[in-house]
Amino acid sequence: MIPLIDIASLFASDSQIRRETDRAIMAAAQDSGFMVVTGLGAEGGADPDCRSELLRFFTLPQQAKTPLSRRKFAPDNPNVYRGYFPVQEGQATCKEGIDIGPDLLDPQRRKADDPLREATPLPEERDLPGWRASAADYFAAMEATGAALMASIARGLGLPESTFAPYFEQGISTLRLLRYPPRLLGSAELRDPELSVEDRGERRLLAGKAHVDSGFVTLLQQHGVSGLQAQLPDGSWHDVPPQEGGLVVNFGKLLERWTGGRIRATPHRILANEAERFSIPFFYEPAAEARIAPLPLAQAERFEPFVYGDHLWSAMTRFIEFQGLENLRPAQAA
Ligand SMILES: O=C(O)CCC(=O)C(=O)O
Ligand SMILES: [Fe+2]
Repeated sequence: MIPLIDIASLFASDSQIRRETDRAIMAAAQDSGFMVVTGLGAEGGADPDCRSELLRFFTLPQQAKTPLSRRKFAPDNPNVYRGYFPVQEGQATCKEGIDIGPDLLDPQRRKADDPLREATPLPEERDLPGWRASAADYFAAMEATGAALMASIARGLGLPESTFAPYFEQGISTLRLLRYPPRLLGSAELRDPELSVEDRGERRLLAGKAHVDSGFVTLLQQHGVSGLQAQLPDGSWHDVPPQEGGLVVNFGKLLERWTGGRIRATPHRILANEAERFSIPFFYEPAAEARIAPLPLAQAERFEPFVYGDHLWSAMTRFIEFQGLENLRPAQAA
């Protein structure tokens, strides 16, 4: 089961109910590694108006999206990490979207010689009036929610609650807006084992391959149409349906490693749908300079400390789509 947890108490000071919430979050993090949280408080962000506002991005005509494309899709563009990516036909992962960095909120978080901190190419204000301000508000709300969850996890691990906060200051989180085009469910792709899966006795087309997120904490909203499934420890796949007022929370591989395996990075996948589907993941990430070393946890496996930005860049440039870019960013570890 994917638990539903009200996290309102995390935005207030210590209380019995906050301790119970901490326990529920830790139990979910260790068990399914997936949960749906409600009670986002003043920070908000989990309402349909807010999602519709962000998703106005996809009303832009193609000629307004191409200038925002990553260099891979528009060779004259300067941005390699942030920006728009079009649907790539014939792939199991069938979606278009935009990756937005924290410079949306604070231009000071850019750094000219670091592609991980390049400027996010954003739609012109005249094309989508008010959109940038709404997206910035949403980014800030997700950073606040990510921080509240990490403080809860610190307490749950028996560590000081401020343990993680310094790492995430000046973080390089990513807000991703995704659109999955409608798919014809009767197509020949259904017979291709790369592109489809068995789900409750039925062959279903995939819109997103099974994967675990690479980073720390993912905060995700689906806009009405379902499709997300999580794999529980017994190997079974469970639907994670859209929940009004709720945010799906799951964890990535680096947090799993950082916490000595106490927190699970859970595989998940997306089933295709005849309806167009929108989803809004937010990947809560530390600063590029953050040095991640084993936490003082009993029995946790030791690992070689690493600098987050260096690790991210070297992991990314191993993917075919980023090959040739390795030298754009020298490692910053001392
Ligand atoms: O489309 C979704 O709901 C999830 C997308 C996802 O898992 C990801 O971008 O890592
Ligand atoms: Fe994911």
